[in-house]
Amino acid sequence: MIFTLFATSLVFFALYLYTWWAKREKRQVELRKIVDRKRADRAESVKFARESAQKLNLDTRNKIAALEYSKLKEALQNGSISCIDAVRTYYHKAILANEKTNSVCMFVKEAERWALEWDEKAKDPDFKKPPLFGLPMSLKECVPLEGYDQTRGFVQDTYRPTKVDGVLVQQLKKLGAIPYVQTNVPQSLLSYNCSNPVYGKTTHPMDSTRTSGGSSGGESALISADGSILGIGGDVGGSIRIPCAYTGTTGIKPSHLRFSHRGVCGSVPGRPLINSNDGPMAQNVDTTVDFLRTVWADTWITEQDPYVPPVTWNEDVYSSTKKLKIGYYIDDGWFTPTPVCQRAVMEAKQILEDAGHTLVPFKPPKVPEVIRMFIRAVCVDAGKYLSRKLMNDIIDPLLYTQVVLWMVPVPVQRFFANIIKTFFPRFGSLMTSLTLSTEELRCTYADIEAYRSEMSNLIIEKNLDALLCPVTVTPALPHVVPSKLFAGTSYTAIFNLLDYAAGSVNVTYVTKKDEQDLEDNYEPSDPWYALAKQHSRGTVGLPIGVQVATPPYREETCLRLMREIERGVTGK
Ligand SMILES: CCCCCC/C=C\CCCCCCCC(=O)NCCO
Repeated sequence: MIFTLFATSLVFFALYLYTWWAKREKRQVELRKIVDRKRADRAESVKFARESAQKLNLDTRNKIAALEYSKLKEALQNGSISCIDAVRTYYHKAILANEKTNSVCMFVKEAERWALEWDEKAKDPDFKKPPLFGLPMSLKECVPLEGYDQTRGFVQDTYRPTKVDGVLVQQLKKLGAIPYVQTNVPQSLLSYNCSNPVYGKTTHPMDSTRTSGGSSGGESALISADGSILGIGGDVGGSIRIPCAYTGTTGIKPSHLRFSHRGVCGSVPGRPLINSNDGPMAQNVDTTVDFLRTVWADTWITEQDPYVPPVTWNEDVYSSTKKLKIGYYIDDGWFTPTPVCQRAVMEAKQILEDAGHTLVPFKPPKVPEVIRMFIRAVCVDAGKYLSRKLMNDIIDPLLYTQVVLWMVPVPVQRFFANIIKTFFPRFGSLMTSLTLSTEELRCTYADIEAYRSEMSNLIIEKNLDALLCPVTVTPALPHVVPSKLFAGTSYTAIFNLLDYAAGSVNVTYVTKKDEQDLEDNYEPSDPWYALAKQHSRGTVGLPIGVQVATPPYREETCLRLMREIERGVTGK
């Protein structure tokens, strides 16, 4: 009797599994067809951009292509070049960069029409050109752009074009900028690599075996390969700063409420405390400053979205010559960065000291707890929303490690955490991050608020204007590593948890001596350190950035210090 019952249950279970598997297989076939269709559409959009670019004569194109940001803006303003010529030049530049890095999702065909319309308007002598008149801009794929998908790398979200531009895109268009290309992201956005089943893998312009970072990795690759002069990225745990640090570009994540979030589809909707924010990415700090100075020149954003406080650009703070007090650290006590990342901070420290600022050692409290609180609050529902979406999709193989962790039931993770803690304490600790209950989640929100308060007290007590630290723990990593090493985001994630402004600026490049230091002085004392060490080998010549962070609404101070570091590094 028992045997029959057991055998029947087994048969039913096998049938259930088979039905589930057959259904999933059927769905995978459908999804693969959608991918083929989308990739054909992309090829079509590249063809369109190529044909448009070919309408421009070579001399004009070369002349425009050589202009740096301020000169391009000036030439568009004084009419020495037209908007359509600027767009066609940037179509061409992005095609070349894309061939090298696979950073483009779609070219924006309407850019041609918008450019022609602006040129038409400019024929009227009374027409007053808006400040970003004719400026081609790239957008991370998840930035809401009317008529275009925001898939976040999910096949299931293709062919669902956004109906209304996000507030930032509305503003860009009003100010005269021309979005001409959408750039790639990792599936789910919750990774600092850049690959998805829809558009494939974006590569680092200097080493195709490595990632350009993520999640704004399409932007960093495109900008670094000179396919864009200014782009918009997004950041919930480092997604602007890590790609910038990896590729030698620069970018800032403003504090959450300096931009509107209306209609923005983040990685996990319904996240109350830790939220993604848009921010500019560019080849230099001046460009990001000019951009933010322009979009924050008035309270237009607040008028569209009353939840955004009316905080406008503060030129006095940016241009101030007052000497500042800056806390710095090279090790947050959770993940010791490889030697080159530490060297970059020490060089930036020297530059700031030479400029007359006071640098004092600083240690952010409780970082191991911060990273646990961050993961819990950023996933919110222990990964349920993401697991469900991923199970209904083609899962990107480069995300497998993270996906497995989202799928293992939390009680099972907790059980094994206790065992794993004995031989790999850091991973054991992270295995207790995902929430078990709403009560736990509520307590974590309370803890985050308490942490913000503790940090505020520290900053006030020590009279600090800013913090200086590494962006991450290694140079650009091979594509598959970020999903195994999400612990390396502690240097960026802390400032999302605190909702500080935080930016990344290039300081140096990996040298042979750095590689020797890595061999001699970086102990692979656990599997994460071993991964960091192993994959930091062979990186001579890759860029390394540092991070500057300031309390909310002090983006101007953050940018001022980033600019001073950049001036110290480049001499310009
Ligand atoms: C055992 C814990 C499993 C946790 C799985 C990992 C969860 C989170 C990893 C966070 C990695 C964050 C990378 C940065 C992502 C980012 O800023 N995205 C921007 C979205 O707009």
